[in-house]
Amino acid sequence: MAEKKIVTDDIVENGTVVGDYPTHYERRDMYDAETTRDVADHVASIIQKLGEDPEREGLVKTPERVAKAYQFLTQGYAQDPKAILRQAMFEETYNEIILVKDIEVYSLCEHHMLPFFGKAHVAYIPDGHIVGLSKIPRTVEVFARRLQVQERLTLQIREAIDEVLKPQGAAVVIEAQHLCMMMRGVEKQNSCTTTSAVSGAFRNHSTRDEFMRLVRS
Ligand SMILES: Nc1nc2c(ncn2[C@@H]2O[C@H](COP(=O)(O)OP(=O)(O)OP(=O)(O)O)[C@@H](O)[C@H]2O)c(=O)[nH]1
Ligand SMILES: [Zn+2]
Repeated sequence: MAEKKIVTDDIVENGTVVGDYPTHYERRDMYDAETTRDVADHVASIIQKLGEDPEREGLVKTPERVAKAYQFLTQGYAQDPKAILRQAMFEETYNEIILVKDIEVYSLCEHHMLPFFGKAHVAYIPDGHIVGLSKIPRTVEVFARRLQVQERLTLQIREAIDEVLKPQGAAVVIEAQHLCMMMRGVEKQNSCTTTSAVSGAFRNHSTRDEFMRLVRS
């Protein structure tokens, strides 16, 4: 049997992996040991450069925690949204709007690596195939768990749905607040950015209006 590579959520006894700690995500290898160590080393340097003592009690485990947090927040690079959507596609003749709204989104802005967060509303009109409802928020997650700009995040979700389901049309709206504009920089606490991406039937004004009415209802 091939020797199991040790990852940081493994339970290790005398150098042998004897189990793994439960995580609520499927990816057991999310916290790669080498990546965690390398990123943690850099985080320790950052802490020191910022004038803190990385060895003091409260901070001693911080580099490793941060390294794991960033691996969690960027796990989307290792996930395939199209495979997720294909997992649960069903033939169906329903051909009205299907809207999954108020999907929480947490992402990292690629300019400052600070969070932006809000809600995504995702709709499509099927053309022969519907998809398992949970796969829509899962698709949002895959693209959100990367370094992003809100515009690209919006477009990528719409493109994945179009490419896999080949619907009559797809529409995505994201409303988000950016901590890089709140905690620093321009320091505007109440600004909210809305982005949208539509295709096919949603380019028609009345369909787009119906979508927006459903989102606001
Ligand atoms: N279009 C877009 N811009 C974003 C997003 N997230 C952050 N930004 C912006 O990226 C820009 C980067 O601008 P720079 O001038 O290079 O960086 P900066 O000096 O830190 O800018 P300030 O935030 O204005 O202090 C800022 O205007 C941010 O508000 C996003 O999702 N989409
Ligand atoms: Zn930013």
